[in-house]
Amino acid sequence: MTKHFPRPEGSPLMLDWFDGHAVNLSATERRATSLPTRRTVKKEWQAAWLLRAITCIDLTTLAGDDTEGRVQRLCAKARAPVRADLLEALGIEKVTVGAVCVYPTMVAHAVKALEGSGIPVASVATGFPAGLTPLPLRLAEIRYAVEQGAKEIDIVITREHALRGDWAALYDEIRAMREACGAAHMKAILATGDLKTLTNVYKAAMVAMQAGSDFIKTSTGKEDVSATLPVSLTMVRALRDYCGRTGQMVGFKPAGGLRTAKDAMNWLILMKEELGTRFMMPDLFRIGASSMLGDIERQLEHHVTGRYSAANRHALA
Ligand SMILES: O=C[C@H](O)COP(=O)(O)O
Repeated sequence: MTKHFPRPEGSPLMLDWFDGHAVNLSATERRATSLPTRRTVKKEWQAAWLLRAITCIDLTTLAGDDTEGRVQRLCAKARAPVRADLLEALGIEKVTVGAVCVYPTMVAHAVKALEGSGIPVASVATGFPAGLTPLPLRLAEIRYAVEQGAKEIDIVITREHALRGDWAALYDEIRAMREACGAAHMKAILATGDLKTLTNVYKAAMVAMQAGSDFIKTSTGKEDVSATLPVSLTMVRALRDYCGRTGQMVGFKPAGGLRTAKDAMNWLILMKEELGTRFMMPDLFRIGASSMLGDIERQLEHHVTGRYSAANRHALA
């Protein structure tokens, strides 16, 4: 990976990138609240948007009682996230999720269950979710997950670095994690619910990108507050600013508490409005979710049934 920006010797980091930067909370909240209402997706495009959302889902299980059997069932769902009859009615041959996301000791089970599917396995690492184990152990955990076959690593940051404003320490930590990931893609979880202010969120996002993250991700799903639209708006604006200054496109992954088809639509709208359609593709956008697929499938069913009813009514008229 060459896209990180080395911290110049003796320099605290490219702090001028955000020095004096403060996120206006009420403006961000106003803009975030208006997002879902300012743009509506036409009915005939809704199924296409939902199918796109499926391709962007990191289908996740991160529970203390995870077993090989649960991971196998999750992987079966990842291969076939929508019922065959619905897909046929929608005129789609195949759709799969973006990735399956598990704990490091479950990676080998997931790799086996997904063999031949082309679906990558993502692993959380670095003492997920708190990230408070010693750095050498956190780096070893990354290397273990990669050896097990993970192609994507979701790391967690030391929140204290951000809370103390020690951005150089945060940069150095994430750089070390980036090195440990090797060829695997790295998603940096900022745990935004712990960062107290949107300004901290913006700065942590900038530092994570400078340190070579392929994605920035909102939450572990274990904080009191997970992905919200204001936090996501702040992060995608950081992405936009970063891209403007460097030409580098970094991905975005909201995660935690996203359960409904409406959530999927809202976050896709956010990406389209702020960054454009290129950022609605799975290589630049993922939704971390353990239980969103059920509602998306229900909405697709409504769509198909509705279309059929209209056709039936027309036939009987
Ligand atoms: O990274 C993904 C999250 O842990 C999933 O959170 P969730 O279980 O609230 O969907």
